Amino acid sequence: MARKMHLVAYLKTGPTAMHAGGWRHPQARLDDILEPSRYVALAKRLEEARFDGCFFADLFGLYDIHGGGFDAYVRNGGQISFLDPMVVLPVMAAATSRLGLGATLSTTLFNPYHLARSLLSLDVLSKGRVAWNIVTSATDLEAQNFGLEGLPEKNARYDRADEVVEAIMKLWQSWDPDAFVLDKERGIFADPSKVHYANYAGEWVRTRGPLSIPQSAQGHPVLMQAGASERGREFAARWAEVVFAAQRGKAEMQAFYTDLKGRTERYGRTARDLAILVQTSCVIGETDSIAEERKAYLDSLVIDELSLASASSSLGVDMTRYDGSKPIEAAMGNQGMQGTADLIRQYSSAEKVDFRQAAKHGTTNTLVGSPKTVADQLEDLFISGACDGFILSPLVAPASYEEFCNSVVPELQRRGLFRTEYEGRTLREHLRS
Ligand SMILES: Cc1cc2nc3c(=O)[nH]c(=O)nc-3n(C[C@H](O)[C@H](O)[C@H](O)COP(=O)(O)O)c2cc1C
Repeated sequence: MARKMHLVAYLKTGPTAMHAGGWRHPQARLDDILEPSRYVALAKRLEEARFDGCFFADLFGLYDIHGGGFDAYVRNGGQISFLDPMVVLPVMAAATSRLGLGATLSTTLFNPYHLARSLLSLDVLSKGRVAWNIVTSATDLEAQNFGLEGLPEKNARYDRADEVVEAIMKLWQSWDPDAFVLDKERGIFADPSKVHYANYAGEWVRTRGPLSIPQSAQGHPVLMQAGASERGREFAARWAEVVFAAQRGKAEMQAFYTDLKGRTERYGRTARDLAILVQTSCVIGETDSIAEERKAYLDSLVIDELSLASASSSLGVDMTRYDGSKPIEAAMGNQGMQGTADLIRQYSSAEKVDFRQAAKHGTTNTLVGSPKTVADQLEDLFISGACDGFILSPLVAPASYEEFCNSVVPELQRRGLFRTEYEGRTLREHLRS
């Protein structure tokens, strides 16, 4: 059977996503961002297009790094989570039956027992369709919302994350799949010999268990991750079933792909256990030139201050004060996302502009063209060892999803590159088919 690509949609509980001005576009809907109907309609449309799943990117706070406050971010419409995705996802689950549903939750800030409990509950209720986007968190402001002075050192965060996931995996196996007996006549509800303590004791994490929740249709939620640092890649190689990659050019994507897949073996896994999906945005038009015009119009809506504020947020560096005299990593310290730093650097060397100018440009891979042109580019990346599929990040929400589902998905299906029907029921089955 020919290899099929995987498609996952990047969502926010708000109007904005990857474009610093996309919310100003006439097709951007702002009236329903706090309405369940927005998220239900999106989920249904993505399921109709046979997407593997969708997930909410998230932040546990309001970015106030740029210029030392949240003014630039709030005034200009930065990426803000206006609702807790864990409250929105069940609504989407109830309206769909196949689409994968992901939440971003932090191993640094959240208690492992609580994480295990809420994620597995949703996985059971959705019949095995949940993904956990595991983050270690990248800002002090979030740490301060949870009573810490700042983030622990980056490698230590990943060490803790390993323990959190080890503990959670044990909690998720508290009940054997055949533990329920439900025999009214004999008066046996469940078999206690098939329920187990976790008894996990690590350096940072301790939890006893058992969790009072049985395994789900897919056993437990799918693990997803987006860290790009050396330690982040090791973590991904050990645990991740989906990696959200942010690399710019084909050569960089191929290098990342080969590197990460090559790391899986030492954790007793194979390259096939991990799907690497590249962040991609599209501007689509009936012809290439119409698409170019649309892109130009969209870019005319960019709010420069927000472009730079978004970079400040992702890097954990106030870019109003960064003069480029030291490497960005030195300015990032404990904060920030390596993937964003890599992307900006890749743009800076490709376009021969300095880091600050590159940061202003934004960090999204954007494909522009007719559905055929966009499909050609996706196909090329997919067949040339650059990725296993894509994380579609909207520039204008929800119009970007709508256009992609209406025009590019059928083109990919015609080429035999993407499923026309779901073969399985659970998210893990979608990812393995
Ligand atoms: C493309 C991309 C998307 C990410 N999305 C989120 C997110 O929504 N929420 C979050 O807390 N962290 C997010 N992260 C941060 C990573 O999960 C990770 O915690 C961070 O990048 C630090 O690890 P690293 O230095 O290994 O990259 C994202 C990172 C990348 C590269």
